[in-house]
Amino acid sequence: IKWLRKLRNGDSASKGIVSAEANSAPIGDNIPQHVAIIMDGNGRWAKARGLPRIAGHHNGMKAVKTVTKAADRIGVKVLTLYAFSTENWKRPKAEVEFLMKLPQEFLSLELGELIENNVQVRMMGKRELLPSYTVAALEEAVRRTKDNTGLILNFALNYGSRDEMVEASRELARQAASGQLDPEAIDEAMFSSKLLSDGLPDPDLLIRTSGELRLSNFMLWQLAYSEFWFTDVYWPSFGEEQLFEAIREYQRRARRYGGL
Ligand SMILES: CCc1cc(N2CCCCCC2)n2ncc(-c3ccc(F)cc3)c2n1
Repeated sequence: IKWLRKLRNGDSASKGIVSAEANSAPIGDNIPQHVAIIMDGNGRWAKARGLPRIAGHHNGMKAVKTVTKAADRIGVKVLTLYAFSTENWKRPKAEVEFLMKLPQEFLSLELGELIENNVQVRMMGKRELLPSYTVAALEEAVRRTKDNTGLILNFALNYGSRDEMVEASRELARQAASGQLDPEAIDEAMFSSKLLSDGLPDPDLLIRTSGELRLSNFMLWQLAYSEFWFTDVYWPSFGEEQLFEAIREYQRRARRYGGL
C-alpha cells in the first residue's frame, strides 16, 4: 500500500494527505515492533451463538489468519499468539484433542501463503506432552520458514512463564555449579538469553480479549515494560479493526508518555 508506506517512511509531501481510510489504520513511525496477544473467549463466543466450544476454537483459528495479515500489513515485526497454556491441559480430553489438531490444520491451509509472504514461524513452549503430530507440523513450519526475514509469527504453545524462568535459573545454576559461570556475571541480558523468547525483542503491546484482566502466567519477565490493552471482544470476533484500535491507542500513549 503505497500511501501507507509513504506515510510510514515520513514522506513529507504526503504528511498532510491523510485519507479517511488512514484514520482507521494506525500510521507513521511508531508501529509497535512486537505485539503479543492472549487469544481468549473462544468458548464464550460459541456459547453466545448456541454452538459447541470447538466451533469457537475453529473460528478462533480463522482470526489468527486475519490478524496475522493485518499485523504484517502495517509493519509489526513480531506477533506472539498465546494459543495453549500449561493450564489448558485440564480441559476435557476431547477438547484438548481437538485443540492439538489445530496447528496441523492451520499450517496445512496457510503455510504456503505464509512462506510467500516471507513470514518466519516460531514456537515458544515445551514440546513435551504435545502429541507427535502437533510437534511434527510445528517443526516442519519452523524449518521451512527459518530463513524468512519478514513478520515473525511466534506461537506460544504449552507455555508457562514461571516454568520458563525456573528452567532458565536451573541452567544458570548448573553452569555456575560446574565452574563455567561466575554468578556475579549473571545480568538481565544473560537471564533473558536463557528464556524461550531468546532473540525476540520484548513485547511493546500486550492485547487480551474477552474482558479478562489477568496475565495468566504469560511472558511475565518479557512484559515488564509493555503497554497492556484489553477488550471485551471475544477472540473469534477480533479482526483488523480491533488490532488497529489497539495500536492507535498504543501510539496515543507513546505520544503522551514519550513527551515531557
Ligand atoms: C495448540 C492449540 C492451538 C489453538 C488454536 N486456537 C484455539 C484457541 C486459541 C484461539 C486460536 C485458535 N490455534 N490457532 C492456531 C494455532 C496454531 C498453533 C501453532 C501453529 F504453528 C499454527 C497454528 C492454534 N493452536
